[in-house]
Amino acid sequence: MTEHLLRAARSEAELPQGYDEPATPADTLTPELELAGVDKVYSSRRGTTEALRGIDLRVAAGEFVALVGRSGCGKTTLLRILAGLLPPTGGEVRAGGRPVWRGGRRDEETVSRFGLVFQEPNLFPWFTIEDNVALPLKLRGVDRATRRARAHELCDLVGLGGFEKSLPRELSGGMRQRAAIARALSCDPSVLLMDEPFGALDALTRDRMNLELQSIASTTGATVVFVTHSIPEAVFLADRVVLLSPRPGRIHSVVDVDLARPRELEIDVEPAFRETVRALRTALDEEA
Ligand SMILES: Nc1ncnc2c1ncn2[C@@H]1O[C@H](COP(=O)(O)OP(=O)(O)OP(=O)(O)O)[C@@H](O)[C@H]1O
Repeated sequence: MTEHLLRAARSEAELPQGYDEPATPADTLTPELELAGVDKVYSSRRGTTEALRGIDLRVAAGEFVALVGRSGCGKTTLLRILAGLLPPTGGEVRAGGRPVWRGGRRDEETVSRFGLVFQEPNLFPWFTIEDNVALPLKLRGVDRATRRARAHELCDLVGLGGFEKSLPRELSGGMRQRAAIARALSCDPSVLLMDEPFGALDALTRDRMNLELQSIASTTGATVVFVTHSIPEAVFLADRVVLLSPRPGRIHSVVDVDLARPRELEIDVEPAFRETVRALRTALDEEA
């Protein structure tokens, strides 16, 4: 079974020439996100580091894709390139069919459709939760009453209703991360890019956040790319899990997660869940 899953999951790049891969949703629809032959080499006075090589990936609108792989394999680099925070040294990155990068400069209109969430919530400590959540709207010149209404709506969505006037230091780590998610959603992004957003949370809070993120993704219909070190978390959340191999990061395999939604936490005892986790762990071990 493990072997069967992995065989089905080999990335396009690894298939022999002329092999006719069955169409998947991401192949048949216009992709929301597309990486074609993306390379990244970091250069400094001390030398160069090849972080990514020849990344080809398509993510369909509304799809939830998790990126996993060993520490240092290039997950953050890939996400930052997608987000328009870091230019690739080769290849093409498109969102909604438009290039994210044009000659080393990012396309502001394209990246304005993205919401970003990192491991640290990065809230302004002297702003209330409401003001933090509404900050991107303020920067876009949205009037105060509209900002306030939107912040309240988003606080409700992420389970922070009633905490709008609190300061970040008055909230728990999980609540602060919810505020960061609400802020990322404030401009109605079509794409959410998340780098280990729950990595600093305790296990119980992380479980709860996973349930909430699943529901947020379904309510908003956003396309999500989610970086995590946790294979069970990736399998719980994602429609597809992309496994990167170590430096330089390349796509080792792409595993479809064939589990019905909404998923409950207890899904982790189901054979299909366990088999997918095991297949990914085996693949990760092969790569080490
Ligand atoms: N600014 C930089 N300059 C030089 N090398 C870098 C820079 N940022 C990352 N790297 C290198 O690129 C490689 C990929 O790093 P990256 O942070 O993308 O990996 P990662 O998979 O996200 O790691 P982790 O899981 O530990 O967060 C690593 O070898 C790292 O040392």
